[in-house]
Amino acid sequence: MTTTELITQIKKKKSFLCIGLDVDLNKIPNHLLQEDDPIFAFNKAIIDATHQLCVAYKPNTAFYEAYGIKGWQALEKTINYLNKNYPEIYTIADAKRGDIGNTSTMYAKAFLEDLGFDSVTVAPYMGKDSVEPFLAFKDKHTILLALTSNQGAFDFQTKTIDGLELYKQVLETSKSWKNSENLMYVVGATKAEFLGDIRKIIPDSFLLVPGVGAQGGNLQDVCKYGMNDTVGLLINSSRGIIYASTEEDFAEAAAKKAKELQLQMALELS
Ligand SMILES: O=c1ccn([C@@H]2O[C@H](COP(=O)(O)O)[C@@H](O)[C@H]2O)c(=O)[nH]1
Repeated sequence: MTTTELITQIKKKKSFLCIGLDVDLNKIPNHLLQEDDPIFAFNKAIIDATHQLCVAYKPNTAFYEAYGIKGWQALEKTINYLNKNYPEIYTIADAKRGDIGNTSTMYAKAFLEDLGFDSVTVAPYMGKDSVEPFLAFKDKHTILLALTSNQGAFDFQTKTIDGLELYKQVLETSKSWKNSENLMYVVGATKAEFLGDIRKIIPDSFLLVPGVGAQGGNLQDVCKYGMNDTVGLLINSSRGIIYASTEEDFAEAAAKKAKELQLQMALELS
């Protein structure tokens, strides 16, 4: 999906919500454990109940890899289901990959070509040659970790090296990489106060912003400092939506939570 198509969906749905599909078999309703593929059954119900309220879904691949071949099959069924039934939805493989060039090429093929995601998250710390293989895919996005939502972000990302914080160096340097128009960046909702500085370096780029909901990030603060002329934000919530109920009404409860966030987003867009 192109950035222009994503912006069209945001305007149409009055939503820049991304729902995280982080499926933990210990947290899903008991009755689903009788299904052949409980992970896919859970995702399908959540997607069917929430697709009108969001513009993107983000499965974090850790939650699938943890279940071996069955988990990977559930991930494949989920992305196929989305691409077939809801092609207007933007899809993010939150895989946080990145390696030497030839290995990155294989990671990029796995997520962007074989599985058919619109985008994949990538760690920047192996540098240009580890990221450019992802950027080579037309109409796909590489979402580079810039300033993450966790406390550990302060261990390295905010440290100053040669007069500039590391996360700012990631933003500045990556702008010069080949096909950098295919870049988006991860900035945690818990780091909203940094968004003003971030927007000075990358005024036009889309940001994937996790950390609203379970991690306590504030949607209004993110919008205040991070929104640009074309919105430029995809705000993610995973646990806060998908585990709203552990009973038979789990999908309805998820839709209710998603609707609450969508209404706040509609206000920000008005
Ligand atoms: O800085 C980051 C980067 C990625 N994530 C991921 O986003 C979701 C957040 O889940 P919640 O349940 O809404 O907290 C999860 O997949 C993280 O691995 C992040 O939180 N922060």
